[in-house]
Amino acid sequence: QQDNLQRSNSEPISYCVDPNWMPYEAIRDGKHTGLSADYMALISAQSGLTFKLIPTRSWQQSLRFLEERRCQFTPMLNKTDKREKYLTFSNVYFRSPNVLVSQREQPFLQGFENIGQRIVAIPTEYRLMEYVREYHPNTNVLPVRNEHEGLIAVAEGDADLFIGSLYSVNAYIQRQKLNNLKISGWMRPEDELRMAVSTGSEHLLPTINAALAQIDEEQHLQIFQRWNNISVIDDTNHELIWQLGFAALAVILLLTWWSCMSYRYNRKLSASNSQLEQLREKLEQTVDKLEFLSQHDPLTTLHNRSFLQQMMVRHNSDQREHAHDSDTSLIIIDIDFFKRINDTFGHSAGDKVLIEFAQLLQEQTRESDILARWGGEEFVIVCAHSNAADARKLCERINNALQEYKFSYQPQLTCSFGIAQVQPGEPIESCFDRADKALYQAKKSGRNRICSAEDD
Ligand SMILES: Nc1nc2c(ncn2[C@@H]2O[C@H](COP(=O)(O)OP(=O)(O)OP(=O)(O)O)[C@@H](O)[C@H]2O)c(=O)[nH]1
Repeated sequence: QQDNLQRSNSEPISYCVDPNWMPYEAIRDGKHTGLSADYMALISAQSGLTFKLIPTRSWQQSLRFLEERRCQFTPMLNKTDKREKYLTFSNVYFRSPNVLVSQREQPFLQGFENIGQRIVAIPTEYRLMEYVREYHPNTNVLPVRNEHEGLIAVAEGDADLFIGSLYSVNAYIQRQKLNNLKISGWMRPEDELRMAVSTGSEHLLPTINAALAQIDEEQHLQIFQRWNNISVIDDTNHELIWQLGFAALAVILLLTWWSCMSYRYNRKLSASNSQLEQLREKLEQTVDKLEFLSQHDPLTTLHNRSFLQQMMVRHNSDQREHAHDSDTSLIIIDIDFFKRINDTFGHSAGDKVLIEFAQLLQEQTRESDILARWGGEEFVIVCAHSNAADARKLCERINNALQEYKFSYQPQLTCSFGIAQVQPGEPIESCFDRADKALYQAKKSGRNRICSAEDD
């Protein structure tokens, strides 16, 4: 055995690794790297053993090379019955949990027992394949060539689950940016990783075990920390956060836009409202004006002929309803020789005199009297609660005032008056005709006088 050891010390020991199983081991640019490379460096330093890498394309090829003794040694693998036929294993020097990997939507799985009919991707020639075949033979297994292929199968939905070693699975997920995958459960058995020598090289094992035994806790920790990548697995659904962020931003923008629009709309609305209010006021004023114009003479502002006629209609119906109504008398007043004023001083001078005359009449009549301009220089007074004698008194009062009044252009004016009292049951138009006749009488008999239809 000592000879053998010496021989092995002088000749490098050929070895194979899994070329693609980071962080445990891999071949990168033709060189062995990963956890197992660090452990082999320690073994070499402590035992004096030297190693020579035989590069392979896959773990399957590495196992075949070991079986065919083209490799004497492999630094990191699990012990299985099948492998024991051509390999002798060292003591366990590294333990690592196995995990179930699924898409993010999958629920958390308590263990392998809960996977049900889900399709599970497992690399062939991995110890896990032997384990599942033996202990869970009814599992829907999708054999894949390596961890990478298995994880892609889950990411693309060809398999529901993948079983693999925590550290390597984590490394793949990060490196390949398989962000829709998550670790969804733990899986027994955990990996118990050992070194192994192929048949014919068993003599190396005591030296290897002795060297492994000398690796202290701190060295284990250093190697583990160097290759550990666990902290990076991030369960945060960034896509969802971005989506929620954009949705929130959209809502904020929408609300801002909405409040801007409401503010603008409200301003427009209040501007429109005040415009509308102004229009309404103008309209009311116009309606009032129109109403006033429809019932008043624009020159003298006394009631006009139309108003008087409406009043007459109302008076007739009132009288029908209230037969024993009190007395009403009509007075028609006509300015004497008014034409002369127009002819002498012009039409606007005549207008001014008409305005002054209307003012005088207003001053002499009572609130209950209705004073109207019938047309031209002719005026009508409807005297409520007045008989012909009362009406005459009013005419005399007006006459007296006329004598006192100094008109523009022609200081002195005279008028002729026609009076008639509404007889019981008499339509007011008929009374108006009688008053008109009385006026005609006054004109005919020389003007500047009061004639009453009731005197006849
Ligand atoms: N300035 C002015 N003149 C008016 C208005 N309406 C009618 N007249 C004038 O009044 C005059 C009335 O003339 P006449 O009917 O002959 O009556 P008069 O001159 O007063 O004579 P007698 O009534 O017979 O005393 C006419 O010249 C009309 O043109 C008015 O609104 N303004």
